[in-house]
Amino acid sequence: MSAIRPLRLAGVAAVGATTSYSASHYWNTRFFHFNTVHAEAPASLSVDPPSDARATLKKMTWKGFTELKLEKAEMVNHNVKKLTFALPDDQSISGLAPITSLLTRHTPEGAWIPVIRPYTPISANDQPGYITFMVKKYPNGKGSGKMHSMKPGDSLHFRQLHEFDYKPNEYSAMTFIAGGSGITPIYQLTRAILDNPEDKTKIALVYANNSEEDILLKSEFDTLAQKFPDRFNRTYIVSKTTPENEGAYQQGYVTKAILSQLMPHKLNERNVKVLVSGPPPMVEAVAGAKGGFGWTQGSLGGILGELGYVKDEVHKF
Ligand SMILES: Cc1cc2nc3c(=O)[nH]c(=O)nc-3n(C[C@H](O)[C@H](O)[C@H](O)COP(=O)(O)OP(=O)(O)OC[C@H]3O[C@@H](n4cnc5c(N)ncnc54)[C@H](O)[C@@H]3O)c2cc1C
Repeated sequence: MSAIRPLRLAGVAAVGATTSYSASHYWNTRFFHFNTVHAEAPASLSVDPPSDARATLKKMTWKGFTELKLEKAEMVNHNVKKLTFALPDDQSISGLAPITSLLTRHTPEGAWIPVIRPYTPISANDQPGYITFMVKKYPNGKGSGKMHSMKPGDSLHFRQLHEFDYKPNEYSAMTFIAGGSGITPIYQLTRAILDNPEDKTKIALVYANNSEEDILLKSEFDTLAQKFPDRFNRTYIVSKTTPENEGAYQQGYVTKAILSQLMPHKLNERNVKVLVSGPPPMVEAVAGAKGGFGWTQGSLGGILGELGYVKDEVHKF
């Protein structure tokens, strides 16, 4: 992080706002309802400042919308950018409890209504001084377009949105089924689980993308799989392979055959939970459609329904 430190621009302001939003839990989100946001967040993820520096770390309060300045933006692939925003100072940490996203808010020029979209930080929640996102740009996307257009020094307003409560060892095994940029909440929780030496939860990740180039955070997941071979395994599914990478990935889409082969056997585990995060068509095929325009979980269907999972065992983003 030291490389980007000189770019830090002071100035983070808590912007008064009395309402908070809960996403429709619909990946293609344009709908929000008002709700109470969870404020407590343990600072438990990995980072290694010296212990005297750690003692001075300050957890962000995230009251109302908070303005943060962009420090650094870099292209990750043809349509994804990694965006790093400065926290108020070098001792600040986000302190977000997994899984928490941040709602961004901006009002486009000439518009009356602000655009509000959730994005999920991929930096550790006790990373001092900054917070990082990975954002995929959609054609004419209002939120993703804004994020991609930002230059270092530009600012944006953020407010926390707690998406899923997780307690260490609550489940003996978890399966994460993700598509495209739906991987970001999954990465946040994977890090939180594996970085906690007290947490024994086993994780199977099934991550689907159009092409090899679209696989986000691959080297991070590969490193975790090497470091935790007994607790974390990952499978990448790619719909379009090339002659060069044919055979390196499961080819096609998320299917019943692939999931029944890759998911831990339910009967061998005490307590399982499956998280499904991705574009609505993928979520629907895997777990059935969400209800209430994406505001509710809806009934369980799709492949997981056919495999005998019950509603309580599955959470759809
Ligand atoms: C809890 C949560 C966390 C999220 N975290 C991230 C994150 O970390 N990184 C990230 O990149 N995104 C993330 N998203 C998705 C993000 O919030 C926006 O939905 C996405 O950026 C599109 O918004 P937009 O304003 O750019 O597009 P819009 O202006 O809403 O739509 C523009 C066009 O793109 C299409 N479109 C929009 N979303 C999708 C989609 N998912 N699949 C296919 N077509 C689509 C629309 O149908 C429309 O035609 C998250 C969503 C949720 C619910």
